[in-house]
Amino acid sequence: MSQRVQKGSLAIDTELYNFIANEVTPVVGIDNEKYWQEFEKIVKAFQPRNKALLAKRDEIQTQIDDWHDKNPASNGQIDKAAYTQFLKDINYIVPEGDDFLVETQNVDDEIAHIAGPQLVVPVRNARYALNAANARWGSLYDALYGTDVIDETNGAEKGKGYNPVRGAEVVKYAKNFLDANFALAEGKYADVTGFKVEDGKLVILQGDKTTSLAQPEKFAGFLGDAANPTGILLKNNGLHAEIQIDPSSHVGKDDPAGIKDVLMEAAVTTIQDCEDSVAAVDAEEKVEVYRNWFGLMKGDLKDTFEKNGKQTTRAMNPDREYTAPDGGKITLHGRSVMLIRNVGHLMTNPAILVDFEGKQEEIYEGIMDALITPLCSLPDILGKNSLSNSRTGSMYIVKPKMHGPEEVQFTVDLFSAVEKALDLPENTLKVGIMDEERRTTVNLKECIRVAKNRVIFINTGFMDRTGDEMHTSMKAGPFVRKNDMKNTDWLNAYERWNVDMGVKLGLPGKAQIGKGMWAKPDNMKEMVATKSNHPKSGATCAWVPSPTGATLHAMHYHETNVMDVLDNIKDREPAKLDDILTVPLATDTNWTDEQKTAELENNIQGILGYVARWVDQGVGCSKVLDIDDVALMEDRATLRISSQHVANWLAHRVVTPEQVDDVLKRMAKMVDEQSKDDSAYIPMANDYNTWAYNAARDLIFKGTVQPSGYTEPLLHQARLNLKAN
Ligand SMILES: CC(=O)SCCNC(=O)CCNC(=O)[C@H](O)C(C)(C)COP(=O)(O)OP(=O)(O)OC[C@H]1O[C@@H](n2cnc3c(N)ncnc32)[C@H](O)[C@@H]1OP(=O)(O)O
Ligand SMILES: O=CC(=O)O
Ligand SMILES: [Mg+2]
Repeated sequence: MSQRVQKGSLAIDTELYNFIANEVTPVVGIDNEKYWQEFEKIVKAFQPRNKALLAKRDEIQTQIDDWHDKNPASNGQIDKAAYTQFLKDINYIVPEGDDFLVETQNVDDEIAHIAGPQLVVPVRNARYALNAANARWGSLYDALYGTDVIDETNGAEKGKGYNPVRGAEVVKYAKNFLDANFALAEGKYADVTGFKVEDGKLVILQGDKTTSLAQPEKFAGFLGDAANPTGILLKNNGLHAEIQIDPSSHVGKDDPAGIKDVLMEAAVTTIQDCEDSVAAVDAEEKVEVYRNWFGLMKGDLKDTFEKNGKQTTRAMNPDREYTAPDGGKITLHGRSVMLIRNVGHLMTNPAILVDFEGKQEEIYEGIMDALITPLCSLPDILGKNSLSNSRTGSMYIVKPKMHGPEEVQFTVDLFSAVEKALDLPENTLKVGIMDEERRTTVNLKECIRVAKNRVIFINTGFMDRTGDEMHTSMKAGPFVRKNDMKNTDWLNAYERWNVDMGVKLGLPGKAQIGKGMWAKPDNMKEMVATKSNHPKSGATCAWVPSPTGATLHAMHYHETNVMDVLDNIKDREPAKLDDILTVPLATDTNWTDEQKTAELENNIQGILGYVARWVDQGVGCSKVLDIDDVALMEDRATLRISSQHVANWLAHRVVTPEQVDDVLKRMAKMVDEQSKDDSAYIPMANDYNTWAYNAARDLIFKGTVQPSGYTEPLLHQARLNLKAN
């Protein structure tokens, strides 16, 4: 039983209370007693509203389930016209109002004007969170050398020490990138022997000849002496890249121009995540989340850890200073502009209890995040920190998993109440709307209208969206196989619809239009070959799972000028609601036994591998091998997809409970085997009765009755049980 401090009708876990009373309120200059009074008022006002919104979700789901029961699909087809009318009748699809433009003010350029990679990181992990904050700038040479972008063939293997053959391939690749995006008036970067700056212009030496940039305006500044610079700053499509020169370095000494690296402006923005990638089930774990965010907002977060046998302390990087071509000074932001993703409306958390009508209940975690994360942001909002995040006095909160305009309205009202409580100007707290639930997609325009003074992004979280697609239409019939989902009509229409809507409502210049995660963190060659589709489709940012991913994905924003793409999108035929409402039912369900087993194995291996680390170790995002040994990023959203998929095939008798149990047991053995080097891992196959194993099984067998198919209720309960025991 945790100790609690009573403040009015709130019973606050001591660990959380002490964190706020001792570490936060005195530093941000807020009266602690007053803070808790305001806190209580807001909980009292918003807790019942939150509950009612969740009840409405259930009510709608029941109506949709009933409709499917009464209107069975035939060969995977439903009567679309009748279905659409029904969704309108029950106000699942609300009437669309007049056109309008968003009016968000005081948005940093990184969000409003610069297209580039968006990194996501679990904020509970200080080491990773700091790395992400610093991932604004990343070494292209390291990103290429360390990943599969450069093949490990013909002597270019990674090996133990530095392999000069691989190094040469890296240099070739990077210089090709420079040739493509910062072309020389004559010749190639491979021929360059030096650089100098004369009369504010970049002079590029090639032996005894000189040349310039084909587009001289791409020269943005330099480091060191004009006659012998150590860095050349370039700029293209709003993004910088710095050619680093040091002929004494181990790479530079073999380069004719002494080039040792190309430093890329990479993660322009980063989402510090409390949601899909995080496990935080009680006060102890939520305090870790809040403390890290507070440290990031003060600019003094540090973490000490052992790496390669050495103690290392990581802190936030300073800004970067250069000499401008005209001799003036340029300061560039040294860190990614950070957004924080609060949790959605669903979960409650035992960290704070409140009395309602004589009964104590847990407060909604989303309300708690909305009250505590802005408190922790005050040093940045008020400009009282050593290293700033927003230079426009804004705080960027990404709000996940909202269902439709009413739920966005709830968020907007909550933020407004928090601003009043913290004495902040109206609309300081901006909102990023995750377009990841179907009721938000089909009502996207009305969702944005509700937040038109606060919205700073709309982002297609296609993973949760796929999970919601399945849960919403669970009763309609068996779905296509999981990997076929990405080629379905609804998904393609949803991605286009989001961009169309963003352009129509004037987001470019005020807010991001974002696209989803690259979920194969080790397959960077494939990412480099394909993720250019995001900027090409009009995304001003798209998610990457690591700083290396950000550095490599940045190349795509040099190749494509997203602002030009968005300009062209204005005139295209918009995506159709009718396509979005195409339920991804299988038209041919005659899968072979091998296909069914492969589908189950693929889903269940991911479920077990992820849930084991979540429940037993509190790790909210993991790399888990799939059955083809590809490491996949697994998080709560991918878990939602996998568990809902198996639940759907079970519900429609494509597979039997016995088959599922058999695969669960076999996969548990496999995951145990794959995890044998992890000393904190608790094996599942000894008795098939661990908290994690049972949670994984429940996610499937109770999948049809989980709210919206979410995984959090069962995950949280299992971890709380484990901690209590
Ligand atoms: C559906 C959605 O919501 S998607 C959004 C949620 N998902 C995410 O946020 C994904 C975030 N990414 C991650 O958590 C991790 O990259 C994982 C779990 C996928 C892989 O982690 P690992 O197996 O530890 O990665 P790996 O061993 O390859 O690399 C570790 C190094 O990369 C760094 N790193 C990896 N991911 C990140 C990240 N997202 N941000 C910052 N640094 C990172 C680590 O700091 C570490 O470097 P260090 O030793 O210098 O500290
Ligand atoms: O949050 C992102 C998603 O895809 O879900
Ligand atoms: Mg999500």
